[in-house]
Amino acid sequence: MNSTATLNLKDPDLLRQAMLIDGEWVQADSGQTIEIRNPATGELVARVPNGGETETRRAIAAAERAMQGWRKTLPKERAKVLRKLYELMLENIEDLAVILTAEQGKPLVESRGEILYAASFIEWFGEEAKRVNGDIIPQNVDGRRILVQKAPIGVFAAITPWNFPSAMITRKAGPGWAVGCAGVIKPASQTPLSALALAVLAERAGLPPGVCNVVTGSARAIGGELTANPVVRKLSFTGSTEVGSLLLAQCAPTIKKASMELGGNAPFIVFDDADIDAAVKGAIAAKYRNTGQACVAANRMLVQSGVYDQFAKKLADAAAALRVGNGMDDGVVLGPLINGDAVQKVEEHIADAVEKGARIATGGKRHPLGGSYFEPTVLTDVSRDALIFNDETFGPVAPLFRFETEDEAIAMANDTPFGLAAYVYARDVGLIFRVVDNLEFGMVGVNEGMISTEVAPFGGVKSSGLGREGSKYGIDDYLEIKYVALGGL
Ligand SMILES: NC(=O)C1=CN([C@@H]2O[C@H](COP(=O)(O)OP(=O)(O)OC[C@H]3O[C@@H](n4cnc5c(N)ncnc54)[C@H](OP(=O)(O)O)[C@@H]3O)[C@@H](O)[C@H]2O)C=CC1
Ligand SMILES: O=C(O)CCCC(=O)O
Repeated sequence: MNSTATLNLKDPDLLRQAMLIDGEWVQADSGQTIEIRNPATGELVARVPNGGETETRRAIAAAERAMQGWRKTLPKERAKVLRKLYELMLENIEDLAVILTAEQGKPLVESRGEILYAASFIEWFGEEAKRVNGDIIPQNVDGRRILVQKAPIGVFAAITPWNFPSAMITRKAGPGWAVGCAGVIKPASQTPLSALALAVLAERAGLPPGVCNVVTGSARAIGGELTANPVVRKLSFTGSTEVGSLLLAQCAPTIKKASMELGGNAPFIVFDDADIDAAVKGAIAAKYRNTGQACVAANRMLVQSGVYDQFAKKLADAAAALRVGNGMDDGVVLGPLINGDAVQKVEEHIADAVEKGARIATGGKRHPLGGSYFEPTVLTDVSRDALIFNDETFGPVAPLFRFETEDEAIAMANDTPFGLAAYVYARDVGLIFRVVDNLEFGMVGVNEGMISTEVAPFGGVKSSGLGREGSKYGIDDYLEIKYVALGGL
């Protein structure tokens, strides 16, 4: 099928409009497609197959077959293939970034950053492939040794969101491929092109047919099969808590291992003794990266009363200076929101906060560029019963809440069912440790607004999910432990 896009790619072959199943690039059985539109312009970028249950079943069967050979390869051979994939991602970074910006809207500079981040998981887990060690436990009876071996869990499924269309795939598939699993990837319907481009490179890197399958189309049909099919032994999902909890329930009858990286409601706490300029810089990164569309995005700025006014003024000035526009244009740092629904949610949160007494320090409305562009916004004096305190906005709005004491800050921060990321700005080391110990979150940035890296365990507690991705911990979910009692010695 010819491309409908006018993307200026060095390698146009990376823009695929077909699914990869068992090493074949195919269309949906029905012949139907879904349109991929650029959120910055509304232009049609491409059409991908509208696949469903039967295509997913074939992809799972292909992964099961392919895994038989792949799991037997030496770890260093798998590491070599992943290293090659990492290198190919870097060689093709410009094209991958253009594809990502075209379907997702984030500025090119952020897309390049995401490709580097995505590639880092492939590099990291390729290296970890060689370090999947077992244990020998001292005998409990004479003449026996207890061995602990680790084996690939089986076919994995990865269901990924539109906000990080490349990195969320490699953070899941990287460890799976590294330990010898094969998988089926279902990218978000708004952003399948990055997944398909990655699959092209995975083939070129030498991943055998069937080890990497990508099925695009109906979430319900594909997700239904991925969760019901007993061959799939592991599901890794990133997305909304609502869908995550549904998928967990769907996994229950076949007792699948599941990792869930779900919603957040991150507090960003600024204490009186903090370096305010550093806190503002951190807040800009933690709040406005990807136009606020990240599960680790700062959602509630909790500011101690002694520095409240100063922080509010500096943050509003810095936010107002962020250039909004088409992510393809030089100098743009804030792209459009993903779609009209996202804009509506942002508007609802602002209207509700204002109705409950908040003041708009900057922004507060749709950007003059139109479409799904929104002004970077800072709200002050926001009430704790505002919607925005309880629900992640997923947009470029920083609401400021005032607190007096350390205990009050901790209580406010923890007053949410979510527990993904939290941020703390302070200088007093004693206070920092006390606060970190008391925060019910899986990740805490202390004097850091950007905490994501392949070497650290990413994940949350409470309604933010299950399991950890990245780092040495991220490989465990793709492994089963087998204990062998070796007697007769
Ligand atoms: N934790 C995070 O990183 C993310 C959180 N969110 C939060 O969720 C809100 C809604 O975003 P949204 O994109 O709708 O997130 P979803 O949770 O709906 O989508 C995430 C992924 O799940 C898939 N999916 C959706 N429904 C099902 C289903 N019934 N069975 C199987 N897969 C399914 C989607 O496919 P498809 O695209 O085809 O619908 C997509 O691939 C955001 O505003 C934000 O608050 C969103 C994205 C990421
Ligand atoms: O927001 C998300 O859903 C993905 C996490 C982004 C990150 O790894 O920083």
